[in-house]
Amino acid sequence: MRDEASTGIRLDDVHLTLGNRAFHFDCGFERGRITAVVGPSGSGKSTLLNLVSGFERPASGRIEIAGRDVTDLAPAERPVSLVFQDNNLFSHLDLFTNIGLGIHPAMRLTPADRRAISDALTRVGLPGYERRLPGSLSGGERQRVAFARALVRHRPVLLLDEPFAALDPGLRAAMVELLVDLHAETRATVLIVTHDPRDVERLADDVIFIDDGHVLVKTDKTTFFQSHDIAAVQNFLGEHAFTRQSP
Ligand SMILES: Nc1ncnc2c1ncn2[C@@H]1O[C@H](COP(=O)(O)OP(=O)(O)OP(=O)(O)O)[C@@H](O)[C@H]1O
Repeated sequence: MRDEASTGIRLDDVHLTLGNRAFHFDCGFERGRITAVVGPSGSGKSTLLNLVSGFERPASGRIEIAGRDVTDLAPAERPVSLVFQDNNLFSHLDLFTNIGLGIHPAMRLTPADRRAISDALTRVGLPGYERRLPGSLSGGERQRVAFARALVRHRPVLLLDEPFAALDPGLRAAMVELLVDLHAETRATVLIVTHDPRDVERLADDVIFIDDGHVLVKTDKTTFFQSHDIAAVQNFLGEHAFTRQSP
């Protein structure tokens, strides 16, 4: 029997076709670890996250989170928090409500919940923004609201799709540190899509490299950075591989 305590996420022989693209994932992610999801543009990184979050359903196969079969559950029923490129914020609701809905879908909030929302906005550098609407924010600010929502939700799985893409270098460094802190507090199982080897180096325990709809490499970070023999990985690492090579 599978050790449910150590299984964060499992995709069992999952097949999916989108347009003329076929995807196959058969892989697991250990509970409490941060895995960087990397690979060429269009390889299927977002699709992998969409399968875990429930925005895409497999044609066949099974998806488990913390030992529970979630294959047929809607996104809202899955124990996951999301920080996606389009942030999934409700444009007609203020930031307090957008974050509050992440805690309780009917907004039945305790005084502690209300404080947690304001604290989370402060932690992402948006103190006092409770009544602002998403449309009045920049892309980077909306991204930070998505982070604030993840901070208050405390779900066992956190999925991030290029979460630093819209941030300038200073903010980006602050958000990376925030993610490190958030993970230390929650020990969530984290999948983070990134195009930047520095994110892999700073954040990841493990790396999964997706190529043309399937898993090319899945390994711990140290082994990944030593995968000099795999051309696609070398392409991804680029100059980063060069600077890391020992003399
Ligand atoms: N609903 C859809 N219908 C048809 N094709 C789709 C659909 N969703 C995704 N695709 C295609 O599937 C492939 C994988 O897309 P996906 O967004 O997972 O790639 P990605 O690795 O995240 O890319 P990027 O790094 O550019 O964001 C792409 O070729 C994309 O055009």
